[in-house]
Amino acid sequence: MSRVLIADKLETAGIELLAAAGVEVDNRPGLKGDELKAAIRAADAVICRSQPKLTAEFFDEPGKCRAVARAGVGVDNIDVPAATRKGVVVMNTPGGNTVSAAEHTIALLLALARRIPVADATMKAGGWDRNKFVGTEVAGKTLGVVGLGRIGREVARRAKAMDMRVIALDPFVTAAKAAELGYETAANLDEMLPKVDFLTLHVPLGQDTKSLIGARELGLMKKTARVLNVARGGIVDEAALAAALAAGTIAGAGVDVFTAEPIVADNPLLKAPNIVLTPHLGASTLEAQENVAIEAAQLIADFLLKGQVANAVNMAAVNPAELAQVRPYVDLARRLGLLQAQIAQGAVRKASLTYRGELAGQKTRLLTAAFTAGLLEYRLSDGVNLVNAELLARERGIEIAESSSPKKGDFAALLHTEVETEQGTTVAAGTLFGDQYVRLVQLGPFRMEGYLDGVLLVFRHRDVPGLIGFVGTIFGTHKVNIAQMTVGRQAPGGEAIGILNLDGPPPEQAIAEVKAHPQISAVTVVKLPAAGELPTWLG
Ligand SMILES: NC(=O)C1=CN([C@@H]2O[C@H](COP(=O)(O)OP(=O)(O)OC[C@H]3O[C@@H](n4cnc5c(N)ncnc54)[C@H](O)[C@@H]3O)[C@@H](O)[C@H]2O)C=CC1
Ligand SMILES: O=C(O)CCC(=O)C(=O)O
Repeated sequence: MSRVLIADKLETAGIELLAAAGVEVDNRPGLKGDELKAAIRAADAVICRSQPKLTAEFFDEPGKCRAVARAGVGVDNIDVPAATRKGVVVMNTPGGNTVSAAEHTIALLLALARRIPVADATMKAGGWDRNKFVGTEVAGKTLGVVGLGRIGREVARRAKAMDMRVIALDPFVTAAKAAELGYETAANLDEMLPKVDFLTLHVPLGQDTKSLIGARELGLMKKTARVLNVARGGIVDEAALAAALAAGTIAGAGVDVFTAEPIVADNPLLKAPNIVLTPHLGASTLEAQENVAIEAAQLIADFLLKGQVANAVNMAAVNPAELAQVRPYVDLARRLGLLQAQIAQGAVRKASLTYRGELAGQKTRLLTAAFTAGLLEYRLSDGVNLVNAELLARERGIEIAESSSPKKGDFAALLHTEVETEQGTTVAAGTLFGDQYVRLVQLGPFRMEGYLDGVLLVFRHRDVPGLIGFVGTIFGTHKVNIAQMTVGRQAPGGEAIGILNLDGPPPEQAIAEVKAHPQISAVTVVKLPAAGELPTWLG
């Protein structure tokens, strides 16, 4: 039975979904340090929100754990590269809390504009002051939206409904698209900031967006402007914002997210004037929490029970129907990778894959990942799989290139691979016969019809009479059965290649005897999985 660790507070609807799917639930929110590590290792998958910081050390030895689902959007509390390196899929649930985060932004905007929190606190302390808390209308004011993704769009739409003018900034939103939605655009922050009365940020936290709004940017804004951050702590520099509020060069701020959460006592925002703070409540509605809990639980159940991958931030989506359709080709691609790893001499620099005929329209990224996994798994001790193969190749300086050509040649579908090393280039191409039988149809310049399973003895030779009999006799003498045999040649009497599929590993002595033949120039033993034997990540 698969086991799922719930490492954060999760709505019961998600937990019930997992239990109903027949998954064992280890519901222990709040675990930390070694306890959390042990619980992750013992689970097949983990569900979390933003609380646990799943840093690289949690993925050093992930044990059984193959997937993490974030019940929410931001995955900045998960070291995704570290998870990827260990082959752990990281998925999130974008969309489930979009409306809640947008509504919370609007709530902060209005609370700031009308000074509601401070008026409320004053009244509860016995005061009644109708002059001190004069606010500002938002209608007719300009809202700058940085990041016009899911949440940014919902905020902008609501702002428009309140008659605000919206200026958007997002590298993926063209001026034409923004105009269609009724918004203006700015070329960059410097152009936008002097124009806005309210600024709201809806970008993920990353290297480009850390301290996106610092002292210089705040200095470009009107003294009457207000800043909202419902995205991530650190996108607005906390010390710079606190200083600008204290100096009165910014009129107000609404902040939901902080560099350290829970907020630390010396966070300068706690003492800043004209600021409304909420403890990361953007997604804290019944609706959002139910949505993300159900979505995260469904993602994990589908992953564990059906092999489906959706919403992954570190691999291409795979659904069971698509996987079933391409599974034999994924198997072919991995076997070609394993073959190339054993015949290529020297350090691999580049692998180029060409998908021909019907394969051109398939999930080629998946097949390329499978080929790369085969190419690497022969040499790497770490578990290589579809998730981490391309990253592991990149880390080793191996370039992986793919191209497609729908033109059919001799085969309806063909996967042609070339591996370039410091010593030369090796070519291997394969196809499926009858949509399921994996076949090698080209090795180097030679055409053939070979099997890609078990132990292969590959020998380069001159095409002379009696040579095949010579090799056959050697293996007969050493009591190694030959299951299959194929020969490829360019012209009679010229250079040729032979491949024997042996029922077991050939003894060293037999190989030495084969090599001794004057017309045999090279012998390589290649070990491949048995026919139908799939890696765990494909089984
Ligand atoms: N406070 C809370 O409880 C919540 C916070 N969030 C935060 O909100 C963020 C945004 O969420 P979504 O809208 O769902 O993400 P999204 O991926 O739909 O949108 C992000 C947008 O930011 C844009 N972007 C990235 N870098 C940019 C830059 N330097 N300048 C301008 N635009 C840039 C992207 O092109 C994209 O359109 C999440 O990453 C998460 O950190 C999300 C949900 C709840
Ligand atoms: O889980 C939460 O409450 C936080 C939501 C959030 O920040 C996100 O989805 O990125």
